Amino acid sequence: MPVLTGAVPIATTTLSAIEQSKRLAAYTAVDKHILPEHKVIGIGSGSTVPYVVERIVAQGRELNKDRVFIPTGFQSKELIVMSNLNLGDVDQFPTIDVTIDGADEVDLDLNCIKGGGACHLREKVLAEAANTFIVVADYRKNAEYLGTNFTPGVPVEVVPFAYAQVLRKLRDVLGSPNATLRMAKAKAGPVVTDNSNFVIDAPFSREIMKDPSTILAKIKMLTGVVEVGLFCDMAQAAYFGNEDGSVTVKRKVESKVVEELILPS
Ligand SMILES: O=C(CO)[C@H](O)[C@H](O)COP(=O)(O)O
Repeated sequence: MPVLTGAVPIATTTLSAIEQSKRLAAYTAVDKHILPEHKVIGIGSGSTVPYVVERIVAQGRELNKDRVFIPTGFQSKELIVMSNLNLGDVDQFPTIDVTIDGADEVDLDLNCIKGGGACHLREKVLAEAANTFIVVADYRKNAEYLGTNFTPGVPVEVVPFAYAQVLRKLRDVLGSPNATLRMAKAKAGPVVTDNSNFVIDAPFSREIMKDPSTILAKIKMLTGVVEVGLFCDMAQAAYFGNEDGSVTVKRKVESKVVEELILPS
């Protein structure tokens, strides 16, 4: 694996090691991929993405005044607005220069589980709309196979009317006996997405998760499923902040994934 120097030096603050790793990944990815010529930028969801926005804001008003930022949901919309960046929508800008988003887990081939924050429908739309889709995460998300460290399962967004039927099919037909409807934490009842749908979390065996595209296609065919939190063959690169201040970069080069380590400078 090639080893490079020059990971963004970040002052040690009171942030936990995991938060520092997220920030490192986000800052490094912004520095490499959000370039002056990029005018339409997709902003993902989760706890790593605020560091993405922080680094973009640090590029300065001059660069950002002509840019439009497209959110993947309520959280990123608020982030964009609160950061005084220009808010846009994917219907106005169906082609995005770069989308940067977090992930719940990323495998050796850059396939991802997403949807831990129930935003995966809009996240997938913005990933597909982007010329370049970049993932940022801390070291815990860097895995050989999906489902290794992220165990709740594959997030499946489903229309409420169909949830019981989809749950039954996931359990009895597709091989996820422990699939469950995601329940809200501070509200009685299920999580309701930004699109007014429910989410089912469906854990699958290692054997099934070794081939995420196949199970993605099968889940997507169930009537009532709106989107599946498996992003197969979509990311061009993933940046993982490590505990020691280095950044592991996995990127696609001619359809192969190559890995580099950027050491702190
Ligand atoms: O897919 C997502 C939300 O639906 C997030 O990107 C994913 O959950 C990662 O979040 P975090 O950056 O907090 O680890």
